[in-house]
Amino acid sequence: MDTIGTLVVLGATGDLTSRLLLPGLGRLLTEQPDRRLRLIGADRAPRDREQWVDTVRAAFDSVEATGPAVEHALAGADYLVTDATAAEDLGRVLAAATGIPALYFAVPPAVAAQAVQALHRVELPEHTVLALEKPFGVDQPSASELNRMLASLVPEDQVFRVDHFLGKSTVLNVLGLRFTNRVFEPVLHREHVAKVEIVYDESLGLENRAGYYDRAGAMVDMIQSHLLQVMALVTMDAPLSVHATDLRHTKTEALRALRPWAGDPVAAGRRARYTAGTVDGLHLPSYVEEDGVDPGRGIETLAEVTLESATWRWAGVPFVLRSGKAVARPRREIAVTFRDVPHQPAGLPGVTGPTVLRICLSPDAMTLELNVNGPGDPFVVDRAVLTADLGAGRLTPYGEVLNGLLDRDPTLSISAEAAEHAWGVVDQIREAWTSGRVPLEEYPAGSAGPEHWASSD
Ligand SMILES: O=P(O)(O)OC[C@H]1O[C@@H](O)[C@H](O)[C@@H](O)[C@@H]1O
Repeated sequence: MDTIGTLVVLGATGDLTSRLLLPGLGRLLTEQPDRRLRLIGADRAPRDREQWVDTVRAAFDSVEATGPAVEHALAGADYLVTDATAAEDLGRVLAAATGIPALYFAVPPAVAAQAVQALHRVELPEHTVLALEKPFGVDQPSASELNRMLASLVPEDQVFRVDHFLGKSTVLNVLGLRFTNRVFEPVLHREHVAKVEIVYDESLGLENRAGYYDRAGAMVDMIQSHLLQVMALVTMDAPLSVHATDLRHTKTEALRALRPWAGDPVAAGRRARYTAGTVDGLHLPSYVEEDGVDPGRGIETLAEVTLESATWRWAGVPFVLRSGKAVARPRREIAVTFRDVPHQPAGLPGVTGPTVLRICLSPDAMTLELNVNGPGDPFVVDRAVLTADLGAGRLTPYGEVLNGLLDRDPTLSISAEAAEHAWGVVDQIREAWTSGRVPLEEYPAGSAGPEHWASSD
C-alpha cells in the first residue's frame, strides 16, 4: 500500500505541534531514513516558509533528529496561511500536497468539527487520510455527529482517531503481558482480582492551556480518552491478532461493556481542583487564578471515577481511574490488586498485604509484589518485589502514532464506535457533576489530592 506523501498539520503554530508532533516525527524520520515526506504547516497565524522551517528544525533538533529523511522533510517543508474552517483554504492546502495527503487536525474539537464540515465542499484527493486529535467531539452526541460527517466524506479506514497513549510502549506491553504469558491471563479475572487502579497523576499545572483545558478538565482531557483506552486493553478478550481489524473490534467491545460502578453515576465519581501551592519547588497559583480560567465554569483538575466492566470476566471488580494536575510524587500506573488467598495456613506470620502487579506507565517498568519466605526465620513471610525495567520505546508515543498514520495502518487509531462508547459512561458521570449532585472539592497544589480521599481509598 502506498504510504502518505504529504502530512498537512492544521494548527501548525500550536503547542501540540511544536511540543509533541514534530519531535515525534523527527525521531520517526531518523529511524526511517528512506521515508520521503512533504510537511505542510497550515494555520491562521501569518507566518512564512522560513519561520515554519525554523519551528520544524528546532523541534527536530530537540530530539537530535538527523539523516536523509529529516533533510528531505526540511527541504520540502512549506507553510500556508489557512483558516481550517474555510473550504477554499482547505482546498488550496490539499492542492499543494504531493502523493496521498494526510490532514492532521491539531486543533480544538469545535474547530475540527467545523473543518470536517467544510471539507464536504472540497474535492478530496483519492485516499486522503483524516487524523483527529482527542477529544473526539465534546460528548456522545457530538462524537456521533462527527462520525456521521466523517463517514460521508471518506471510508472508515481513512479516519484516524488519535490517542497517543496507545503509542506508549508500556501501554502496548499490556497486550504482550496478558496474551503471551500463561501465568497472568487466567488470574486476570474476577475470581482472583480485588480491584484495578489506572492512575495518571502529574505534577504539571495548567501550563497556559486554559483555552483548551478550562473546557475539558481532567475527566475529558485524560479519563475519557487515554485512561479508558488503557482500561479497554486490560479488560478486553484475547484478540485473534493484534492487527487493526481484530484489535479495534475487541477494544470496542470492551468499551461497550463499561458502566458506572453499581450503576450509580453520582457515587461513581469525585472531582476537585487545586488551590495555590508548591510542586517540585515551583509555586503554582490557585487554578481559578490562572490566566484565562473562568471560575464559574467549575472545571476540575483532578477526576476519579469507579467503573465496572459488565462482562463474565470482570463483573464485580471495581476499576478506579484517576488523573490529576499539580499532584506531588505522582503515581502513573496500572495497579492490579489480587484477592487474599482463601485460607492462610496457621503458623505463617508476617504477610503484609495482597499480591500486587504494577505496570508503571512512566518510566516504563513492571513490578510484582509478592509474599515469600525471605531471609532469616524461614517460617516468617516477607515482602519481595520482582522488578522488570522495560526500557524506553524506540519512538515517542506520538512517533508510534505517526508511524501508523503515515503507513495508513489504523491499528493504533480508535474506531468510530469506540469513540462513542467512551463518551457514554463519561457523559453519565459528568451529568451528575454539572447538575450539582457531586461537590467540586479542593486540594492544595503539591498535595496528593483532597485529604479525606486518601482515607476513604
Ligand atoms: O505524559 P504524557 O504522555 O505527556 O501525557 C499526558 C498529557 O496528555 C495529553 O493528552 C493531555 O492533554 C495533557 O494534559 C497531559 O499532560
